[in-house]
Amino acid sequence: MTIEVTLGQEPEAVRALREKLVAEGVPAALAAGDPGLWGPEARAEAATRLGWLNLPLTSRELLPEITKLVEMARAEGLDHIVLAGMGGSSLAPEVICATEDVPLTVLDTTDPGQVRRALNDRLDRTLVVVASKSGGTIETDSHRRIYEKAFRDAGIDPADRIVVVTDPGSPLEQTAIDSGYQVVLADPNVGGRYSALSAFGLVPSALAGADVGRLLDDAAAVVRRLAENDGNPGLDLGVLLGAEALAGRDKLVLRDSMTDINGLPDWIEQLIAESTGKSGKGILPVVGAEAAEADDQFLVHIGPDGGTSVDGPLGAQFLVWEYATAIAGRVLGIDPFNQPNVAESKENTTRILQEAGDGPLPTGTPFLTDGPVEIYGDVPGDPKNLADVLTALLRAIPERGYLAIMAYLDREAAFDAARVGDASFEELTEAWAAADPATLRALLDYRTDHAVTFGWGPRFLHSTGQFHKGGPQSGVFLQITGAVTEDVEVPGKPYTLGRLQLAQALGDFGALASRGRPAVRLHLTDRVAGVKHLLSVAEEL
Ligand SMILES: O=P(O)(O)OC[C@H]1O[C@H](O)[C@H](O)[C@@H](O)[C@@H]1O
Repeated sequence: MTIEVTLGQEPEAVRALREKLVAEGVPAALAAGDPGLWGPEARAEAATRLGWLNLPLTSRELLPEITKLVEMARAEGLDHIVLAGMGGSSLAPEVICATEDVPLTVLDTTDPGQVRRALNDRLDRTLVVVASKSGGTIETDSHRRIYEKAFRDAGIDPADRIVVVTDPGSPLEQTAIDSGYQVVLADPNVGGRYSALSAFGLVPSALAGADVGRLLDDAAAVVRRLAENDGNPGLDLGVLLGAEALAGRDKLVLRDSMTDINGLPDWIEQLIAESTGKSGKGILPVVGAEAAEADDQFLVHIGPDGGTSVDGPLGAQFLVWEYATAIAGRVLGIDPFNQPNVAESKENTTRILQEAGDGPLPTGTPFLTDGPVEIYGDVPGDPKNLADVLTALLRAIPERGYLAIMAYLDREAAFDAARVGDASFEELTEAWAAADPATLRALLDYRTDHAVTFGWGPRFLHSTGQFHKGGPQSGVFLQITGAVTEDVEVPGKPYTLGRLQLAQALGDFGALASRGRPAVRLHLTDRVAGVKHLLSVAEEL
């Protein structure tokens, strides 16, 4: 099966841009890994970031090692695979496993409830993949420490249950060697968000039961076309992304339609937001919206649906979207391989934790309390309640701006709340939506023509977080945090998960507020009641 990019009605600007890039020799140069395509300042970084172009072939060398790991896990009866990894170290395996319908528990959260749920699930049959390219990501480091202790407490040797995926020479590689963990080293010439077809995508997916050989075959089948001037799906898609953004349509609405691929928009979201959202420019992916509603938005379907679509197998989709993002980077005049503003919130978080010591975190004082919801921050006007605050935020969205909702909560809690006796599928879905903070996206979207995005914290910090801070300064920000009733210690560290989660929210809030963007934090003093109240207020706006 091949991959096809259908552009619907091709505007003249798209045709002209493609002709320009072809005249400059860009398609063949990119396929050959030319690091000079993004200007002199980006050259040094690009020189060590283009390995993804070769992964369909080079990753084949990993297959024997991966097969051994899979056999070892099967022989030991380890059938609960947990993946601890943030952003590029977990988003691809999540899509691969969802598409192949094989179970994978992804830990890309600091929510104590969500982590505890994973810990309480079949620990005796659990294998944990700890995946971090840099080896220094605080969330992943915390998960490793927590699982090491849980295994030891259960009389299990962590060395039998932890597999590490990291870059050669990272601090995590050293920890793994010291601890006797199995290590799979990834290609260091591939950045995190371009690593879907590297060890980061393949190891956890294969352990969970996915056919990663086929994934590579499907990607390999498109490689030759990426050097072509005609019939090059990566070029067509990249030109479209670039031309639309240049024309002011810089919100990319992504929809899964009639496809067997499950959840690819979440992976594309990180790839495009982190690659393009910098220097005041960028393309904002919008996941979950029904249609492109305003003239700053455009819609791309994943699957064979009409209009503009990218249809083809998952392995090829990964490669084509990566190639297209690199093309869009050149068109927009940005370096698609760095993430200059991600570190800022991380540094704020570290400072907040250090300065607070054992004392309370600097949350400030709520300017309003509405039932189980405390409201912090600043909004224009004189809001009297939560409804006024939401209305004020929607009104504060500037022309061609957007509202970003960021929920530092347990993304699976709604499933628990929805589990009611022998309810029908429809009843369950309804109960789930009524308890799911993500429902707020649709409710607020209904009330504005502007783009509304939703991200789980801290997961989005490794994705759209770059765009929020480095992209066009047109965002309005709504954070949601929640009270922690049962916290989780992080062994060897002075913070708990709950404290880290709140410090991450405060750290990002500081980064956004320092740019003068409207930002509000809603703190749910009772999580279940708080979500219910928030959704019912949003419904009545
Ligand atoms: O794989 P790691 O080094 O742990 O990094 C995980 C993530 O962290 C950072 O926030 C980067 O901005 C992401 O691009 C990356 O995917």
